[in-house]
Amino acid sequence: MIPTITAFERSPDRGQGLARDMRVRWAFEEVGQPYNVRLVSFAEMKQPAHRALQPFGQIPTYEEGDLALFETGSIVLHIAERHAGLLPDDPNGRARAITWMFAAASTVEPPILELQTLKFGEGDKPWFEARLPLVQGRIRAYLRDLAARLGDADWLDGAFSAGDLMMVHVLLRVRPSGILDEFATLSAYCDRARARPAYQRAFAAQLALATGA
Ligand SMILES: N[C@@H](CCC(=O)N[C@@H](CSCc1ccc([N+](=O)[O-])cc1)C(=O)NCC(=O)O)C(=O)O
Repeated sequence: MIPTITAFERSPDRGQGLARDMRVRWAFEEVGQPYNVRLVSFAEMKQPAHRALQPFGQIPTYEEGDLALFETGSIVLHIAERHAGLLPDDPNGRARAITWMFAAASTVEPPILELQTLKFGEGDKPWFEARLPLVQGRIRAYLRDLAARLGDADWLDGAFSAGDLMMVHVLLRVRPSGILDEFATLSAYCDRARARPAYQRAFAAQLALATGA
């Protein structure tokens, strides 16, 4: 059965691949699993029918038969557990790759989301000027640690994994701020990932939607 995911009918990122359906598209492409996409408007996302799939009224969701999932990390893990290509076979390597998925979503991503919230939602707030450097500093600290851990390796732990997929997509979210380019190791890491044919296919698919191709 071919799974169906949901994505923005009109992505606010205008096809830059920053919305989180990109992670799921990329995972499907890495394992060679065809998928369908159901586009939802902002209004539809907040309706009961969509909230039955995603209680917070967001995308993406994943449906396959009588299974419905939300949360990109969980969806990517679900795909990775059922197809080769995103998690190593050895149990310890698998556990470490999943650790990197959590590190991306639970450690590195939160301050990056804070920066987005500040910049795109709190520019007029009295705390903006004082808080911006604090949040930028927190992001830089995590990126410094991540760059040190990655060193001159291609991927975070041996072969490319779902941990790299999640981490790279988190890092690409902060690329427009310019902070990623302060870390040559991480910028090269993301470029390596973006050069992957699976990433390119996933990116082209979401871009086609944004440009109405
Ligand atoms: N933790 C959840 C978060 C899901 C989420 O944040 N979804 C966003 C889209 S991806 C986040 C996103 C949005 C826009 C851009 N952009 O660049 O324009 C990038 C990423 C959403 O539906 N937002 C609508 C809403 O909350 O009402 C997950 O990982 O699935």
